[in-house]
Amino acid sequence: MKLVVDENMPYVQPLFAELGEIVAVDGRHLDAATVADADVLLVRSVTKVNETLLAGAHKLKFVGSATIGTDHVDKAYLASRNIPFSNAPGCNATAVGEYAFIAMLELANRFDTQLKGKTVGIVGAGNTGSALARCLEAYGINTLLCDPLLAKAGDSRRFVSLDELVAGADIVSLHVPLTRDGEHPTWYLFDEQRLETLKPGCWLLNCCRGEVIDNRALIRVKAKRPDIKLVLDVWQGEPNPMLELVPLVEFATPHIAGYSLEGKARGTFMLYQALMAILNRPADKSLVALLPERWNSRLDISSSPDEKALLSLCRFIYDLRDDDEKFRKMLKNPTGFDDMRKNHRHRREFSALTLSNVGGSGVDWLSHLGFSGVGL
Ligand SMILES: NC(=O)C1=CN([C@@H]2O[C@H](COP(=O)(O)OP(=O)(O)OC[C@H]3O[C@@H](n4cnc5c(N)ncnc54)[C@H](O)[C@@H]3O)[C@@H](O)[C@H]2O)C=CC1
Ligand SMILES: O=C(O)C(=O)[C@H](O)COP(=O)(O)O
Repeated sequence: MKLVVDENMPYVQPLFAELGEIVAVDGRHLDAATVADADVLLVRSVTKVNETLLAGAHKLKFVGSATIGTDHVDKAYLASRNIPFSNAPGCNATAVGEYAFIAMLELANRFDTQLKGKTVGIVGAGNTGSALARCLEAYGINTLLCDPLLAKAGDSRRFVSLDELVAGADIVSLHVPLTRDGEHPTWYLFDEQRLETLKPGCWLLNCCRGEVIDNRALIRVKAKRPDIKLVLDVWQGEPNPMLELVPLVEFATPHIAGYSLEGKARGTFMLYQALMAILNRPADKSLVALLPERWNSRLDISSSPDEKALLSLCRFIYDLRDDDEKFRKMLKNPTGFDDMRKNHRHRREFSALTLSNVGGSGVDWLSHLGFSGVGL
């Protein structure tokens, strides 16, 4: 069996080697010839999976994407060929939620204000939006959720319309799939008109797909509205973001919000489970056995941290400033965006750090935030 696999997928050898020959490829530039005799194709978000790529791949038994998003996959085409497809819903949701939470703490620190007391609007309340909401609620932040599809499906949480969210939120964080069709398409959901209605001093974060914001309009609006502060992990036209947009952004990263070690590992592992089910073979390997141990040193805290101390704790896990600095330098190189993603040193999730409360009580919220705890 020949498995064509994106070279940026960790743990492929231990999970798939028993099935046959693994051919690791640069997913951005994968061509039809390389997949022509493949039995299995495992991709990430940078590979367009469509008829152009697969028309000659007659042996294909399975396509998997180790991602949450599926906008790069022509699922109707795969269905028309009866090729089973799986993605990895939720695999890196914790990573995205923690990234957005940390970014908000960083913004508060940079502008000498407090995250505490602000209202955060979350557009899209699925896996990543809910992961962010959990962090925010653990820290006592008021959230507004907009998700017309979940509202219609009977989700019991309280939802508001997008207009209400934008009118009421000091911070807006985007967590929707990229869609062009249906009742609630998200392509340019934040167009010029919508961007202009953001509250004075609003912070806008995009960790989902670049094209959910009209980036050209964002440049125009930002010129008129310097009060708006931006965090962008995703960009229209990746891997070539509009270079004039980058200096307007407070924290800029190359689509790595979901790049925790755990998140990437879960993505590969979910495809392993899906493929084994299709091949009718036991999926007897363990994800926990693949991952490195949690950090074995624990951090003692004597009292509930204030916001500055919380930011320090978060920076211990992930210092967003480092990636932002690297990104701005890397962009000078034409392949910088993808190079930085390829060589990214995956961060751990909050749960990798064990906190111990040596002083008193009142720190339970840190375990709700995601940290592992001893006596919290
Ligand atoms: N920056 C990164 O590294 C990552 C980006 N993503 C992106 O984030 C997207 C969301 O991920 P998840 O939360 O896990 O997906 P999900 O499918 O669990 O949740 C998305 C939610 O958005 C809602 N939605 C759809 N259209 C909407 C609209 N017009 N307005 C409001 N809500 C709408 C859906 O009902 C759904 O509940 C993915 O599709 C992917 O494109 C995901 C993981 C990592
Ligand atoms: O899961 C998703 O959806 C994502 O956006 C991924 O985290 C993006 O990572 P790559 O698949 O491009 O490595």
